[in-house]
Amino acid sequence: MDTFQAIAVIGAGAWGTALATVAARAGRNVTLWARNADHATRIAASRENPRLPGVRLAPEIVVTSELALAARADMLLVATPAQHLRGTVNMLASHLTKPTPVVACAKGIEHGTHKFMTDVIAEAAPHARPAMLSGPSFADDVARGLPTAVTLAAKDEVLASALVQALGSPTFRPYHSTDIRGVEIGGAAKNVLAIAVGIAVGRKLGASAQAALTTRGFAELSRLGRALGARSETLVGLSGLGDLILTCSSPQSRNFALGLALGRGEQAPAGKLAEGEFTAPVLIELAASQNIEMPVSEAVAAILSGRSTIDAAIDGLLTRPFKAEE
Ligand SMILES: NC(=O)C1=CN([C@@H]2O[C@H](COP(=O)(O)OP(=O)(O)OC[C@H]3O[C@@H](n4cnc5c(N)ncnc54)[C@H](OP(=O)(O)O)[C@@H]3O)[C@@H](O)[C@H]2O)C=CC1
Ligand SMILES: O=C(CO)COP(=O)(O)O
Repeated sequence: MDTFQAIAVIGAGAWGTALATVAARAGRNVTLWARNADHATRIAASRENPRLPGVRLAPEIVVTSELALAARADMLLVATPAQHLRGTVNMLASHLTKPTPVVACAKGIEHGTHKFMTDVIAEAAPHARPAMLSGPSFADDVARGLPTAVTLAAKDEVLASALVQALGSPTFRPYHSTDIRGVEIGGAAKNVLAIAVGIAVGRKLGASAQAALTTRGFAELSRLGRALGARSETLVGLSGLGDLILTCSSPQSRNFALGLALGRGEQAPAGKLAEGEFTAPVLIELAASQNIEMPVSEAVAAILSGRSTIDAAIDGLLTRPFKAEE
């Protein structure tokens, strides 16, 4: 079995940095790529990334802004924001000389194309072997070595299992899967739903409403998932229900925190990437193209685009016709 001894993480944000610590803990030779040369030099010298404050990088992690150097690794983890994945993989592709596994670690759906992360990788780097890592895992928890479990999916089960072996450790437990689409849908949709739940909490609608919205959010995530061929065990697994529970219950989530601020009538937290904001419009376009109703996601998209006030969106959800639970 391929051991993928050399791992490169592309994107030195909070998540990329946490994943570099994971790979180092798993005993791999790790390279962390930052797009900005000054940032790379500063992180390399201080052994700390301002995007993940308080976490000390292991001395063996090489930090670079040279993509060609990073691309030599046996396995690549791409942790740039979802809408910038194609641009990043386009740059990477010319440096790939072998069928390297390229693991998407961003959670989202591409604007304009409605493509999921591994489809973007397959198009931008046709020789790569796309995979997807997702699940309930805050960068800060992961980097500090708190116990975390995620799903790592690839089309080929042998590959998925080998990638898990390369990255896993007692405190970071990836479960392998071949249901790439199911994993991608959970990660993308839960961010939008976390904004909705954050709004409800910010509006002080109560713990019962929080549970109801999370559950109905899961119902619509599952409807879309089933329509797109996701397996039900994936939807109720770590990357689906698991990540939804995490992000819909904690202000540590940037998506939940965005909703919380909106619900309280405050400014959105500055400089924090909340992928759900970018995923909401494309998620509802995708759902509409499949004739799938996603009322909670639609309400979030309407609020974010200014097409609805928060109060009108809440009224709209609460006055929908009664129906069978499904
Ligand atoms: N943080 C978390 O807990 C988790 C995050 N994720 C996912 O990981 C992805 C990244 O999130 P996260 O690391 O937290 O975000 P951050 O905002 O912390 O970092 C984003 C990183 O992407 C880089 N970047 C931004 N734009 C581009 C671009 N156009 N080309 C190349 N690189 C770019 C940034 O570079 P620069 O520093 O130069 O601006 C930065 O290094 C998201 O999809 C998120 O949903 C998944 C699980 C957990
Ligand atoms: O994806 C995450 C946890 O699994 C991180 O959530 P946020 O992007 O909302 O902070």
